[in-house]
Amino acid sequence: MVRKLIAGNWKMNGSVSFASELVGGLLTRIEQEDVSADFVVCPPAALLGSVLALTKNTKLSVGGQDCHENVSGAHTGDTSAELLKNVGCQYVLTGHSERRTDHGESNADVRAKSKAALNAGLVPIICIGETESERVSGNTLKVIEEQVVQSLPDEADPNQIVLAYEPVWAIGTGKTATPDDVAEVHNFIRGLLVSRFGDEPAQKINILYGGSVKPSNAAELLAVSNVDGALVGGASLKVEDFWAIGVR
Ligand SMILES: O=C[C@H](O)COP(=O)(O)O
Repeated sequence: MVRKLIAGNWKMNGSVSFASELVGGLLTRIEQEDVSADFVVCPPAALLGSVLALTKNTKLSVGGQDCHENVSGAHTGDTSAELLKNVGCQYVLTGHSERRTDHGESNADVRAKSKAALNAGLVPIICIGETESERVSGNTLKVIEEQVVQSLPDEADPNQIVLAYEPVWAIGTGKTATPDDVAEVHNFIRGLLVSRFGDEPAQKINILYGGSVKPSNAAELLAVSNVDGALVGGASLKVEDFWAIGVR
């Protein structure tokens, strides 16, 4: 079993003072407690400098929320994985459903971005998950298989990738998948990874669950087989809630 990873995706929220307060609160707790999980925060790009300055030489890792597939060039408004690495990030989210929806990102785009992350020395947290209509029509596992097969780059190294299963209908809605639903999909994903990488390497890959994770449901979700952590949105914006999700 791998060490659990608790990732906080701030999405398009926060400010310099918010970052200082939230990161300060997390660092105080990380320094005082014997923590059994790793924590990473993914602030919006404009706050990366502030957060990286606050977390330098600490146990709190930082990730970007997206990266461009190219190393550099004429791509106004985008950020390369190389630059994220250069400023001190260790992780980057790729293929979050909000990127897939808001920016039309396909599995092929996610694959290219994840490849760029790996080439830059970042760990991509590759997000997958079915929509409500895909679940209702019984296509959840088919969609998950397509996303895993098509979003993972050929270069994927089992020591350097994280997967995050986020049912789209559970994101920011307060609805959570049942432990049985989560177990079914996470076991299925593990099976796909075993087929691809072999049993031992595949067991080293953290598979996170995301979608309305909060302190009241975290223990139950994190106890599910093959759930190796959480990708947290709303609840990662409050120190006490984010901390309570990862520390028990
Ligand atoms: O990246 C995080 C997920 O989209 C989950 O967001 P949420 O915890 O607000 O549902």
